[in-house]
Amino acid sequence: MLAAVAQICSTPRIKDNLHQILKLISTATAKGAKAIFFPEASDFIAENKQQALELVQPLNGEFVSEIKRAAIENKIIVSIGIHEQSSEQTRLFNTHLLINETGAIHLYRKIHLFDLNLPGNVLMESKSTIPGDGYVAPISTTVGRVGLALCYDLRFPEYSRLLQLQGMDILTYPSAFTVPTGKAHWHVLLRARAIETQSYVIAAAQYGQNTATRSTYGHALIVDPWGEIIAECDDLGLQYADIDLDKIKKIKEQMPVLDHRRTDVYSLKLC
Ligand SMILES: O=C(O)CNC(=O)[C@H](CS)NC(=O)CCC(=O)C(=O)O
Repeated sequence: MLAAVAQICSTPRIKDNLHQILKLISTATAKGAKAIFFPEASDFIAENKQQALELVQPLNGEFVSEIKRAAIENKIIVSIGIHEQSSEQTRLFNTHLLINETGAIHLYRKIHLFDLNLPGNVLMESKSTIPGDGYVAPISTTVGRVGLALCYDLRFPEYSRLLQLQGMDILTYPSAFTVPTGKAHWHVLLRARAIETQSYVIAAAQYGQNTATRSTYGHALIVDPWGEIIAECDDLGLQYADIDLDKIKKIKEQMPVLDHRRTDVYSLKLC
C-alpha cells in the first residue's frame, strides 16, 4: 500500500492552505497512494494567539468539510493536524484528524504541550492550547492500524509504547518542529520510535517561513519498522513509500522485543 507524506508551509491564509492541501490530495491519488499524511496545524499557523482564535473554524466548517469531501471522492485516507475550537473562549485544542475513505473521522487532541525556553527560541503552547486528556486506540484502516499522536508527543516513549500495546502498525506524528530542535533531535527520535515500537513512523512536517516570526524545520519523513528512512522531503510537496505489513510481522518474529519486556521489574505505571 502506497502512502504519501506531505511537507507544506501553512500560513495565516486558510484558503491558500486548503487549496494547496486539496491539490496534494489529487496528486497523491493520481500516483496511487491509499493514504496521505499532512502536518500539525495544516489549517493555519497564526501570527499570534489572538489571530488563531479569530481564524479557527468549527469542525464542520469549510476547511474540514472540503478535505472530507476530497477523501471520499479520491478514496484516500487523510491524516491532518488542525486547530479545534473549545467551549473555552481563550484556548483551542491542537487536534489530529484521521479521515477515512468513507468520510468517517477519528480525532485525537494533543496531550503533551510544547513549552520551550531556549535562548532565542521561546514557545509557550500551553498559553494558547488546552491539553487533550486521553488517547485513541489505533484505528484500523486499509493501510494498517494507525496510532495517532502529534509533534512534541514524539519525545515521550511512554506514549508510543502505550499505543504499541494496543496494536499498531503505523505511528503518526504530524509536526511543526522548530529549526534548532529539529536539527538536534528530529531524525534520531523518529527512528528510535520506529525501532522500539517495530512500527512504521510517518511524520508529515511544516516547512519554511510560516509567519514573520515562525519558521519550521521540515524533513517530513517515513521510517520503516527496522528504523530505515524510506521517504524524506527536502522541499515543499510529497514523498511516497510502500507500507508493507509483512515487514512488521517478520521483524516481530525475528526480534520479539515486546515479549522480552520485564514488566516484573518495571511497569509503565511506575514511570
Ligand atoms: O501552534 C501551532 O499553530 C502549531 N503547533 C505547533 O507548532 C507546536 C506547538 S508550539 N509545535 C511543536 O509541538 C514543536 C515541537 C518541537 O519543535 C520539539 O519538540 O522540539
